[in-house]
Amino acid sequence: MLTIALPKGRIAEDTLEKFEHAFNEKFIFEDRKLILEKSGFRFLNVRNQDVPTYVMHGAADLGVVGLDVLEEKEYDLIKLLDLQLGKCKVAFGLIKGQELDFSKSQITVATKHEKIAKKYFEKKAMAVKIIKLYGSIELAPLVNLADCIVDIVETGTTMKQNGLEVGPTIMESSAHLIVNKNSYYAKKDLVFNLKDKLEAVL
Ligand SMILES: Nc1ncnc2c1ncn2[C@@H]1O[C@H](COP(=O)(O)OP(=O)(O)OP(=O)(O)O)[C@@H](O)[C@H]1O
Ligand SMILES: O=P(O)(O)OC[C@H]1O[C@H](OP(=O)(O)OP(=O)(O)O)[C@H](O)[C@@H]1O
Repeated sequence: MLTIALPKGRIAEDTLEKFEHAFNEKFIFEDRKLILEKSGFRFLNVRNQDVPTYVMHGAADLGVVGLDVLEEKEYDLIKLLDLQLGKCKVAFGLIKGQELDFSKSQITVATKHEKIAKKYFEKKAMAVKIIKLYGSIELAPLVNLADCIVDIVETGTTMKQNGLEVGPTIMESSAHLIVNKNSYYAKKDLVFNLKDKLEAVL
């Protein structure tokens, strides 16, 4: 049996569709249930940011999560397979017409991706004040909460509709199948069988 933590929402749905193609079985969470057990798999329905935590602590063997979240958590987990879903980038958002002013003594950045933003500025040896937000990040520069934002960009529509421009990209992201080191070795056959089956339907 393999236990797999899935992030509630679109990535979980798209992942279960891949499982359906790979194993010729339908995998659907019933109503408000958080566990789905079928055909040798136990899927857990968890919050996006909690996926690496379940996998790191061994409550799940595997998980599906965006590289952006993995980078934020800094856990030592193995990236097994790029599922090629949830493709996006983590980039700056700036008020239209403005540029990142690297000569400023300190830049205030609003973001959900605190560590990614911090590392970016550390590399440039620049002082940064991070304001941690949990959603609607694009709002922050519009109401002077921050000079700019670091957020997920897919089509760029959210930024555009809120008078922001997409600035420099910090990293590209897509959903990956991840596994903890213990399960990787202890359940190697099951893990690799799953990897091969999923790879065949990507
Ligand atoms: N517009 C988008 N297009 C493509 N991928 C996206 C988009 N927004 C987010 N993602 C990817 O999907 C993942 C989940 O995004 P989602 O917005 O559902 O989570 P969240 O709200 O950050 O999570 P949580 O529920 O833990 O707060 C992100 O970490 C990112 O990798
Ligand atoms: O470039 P786009 O295609 O417009 O997509 C980017 C938007 O998608 C995500 O938001 P989400 O819907 O997850 O909302 P939240 O982060 O504000 O909760 C992200 O935080 C951006 O706001």
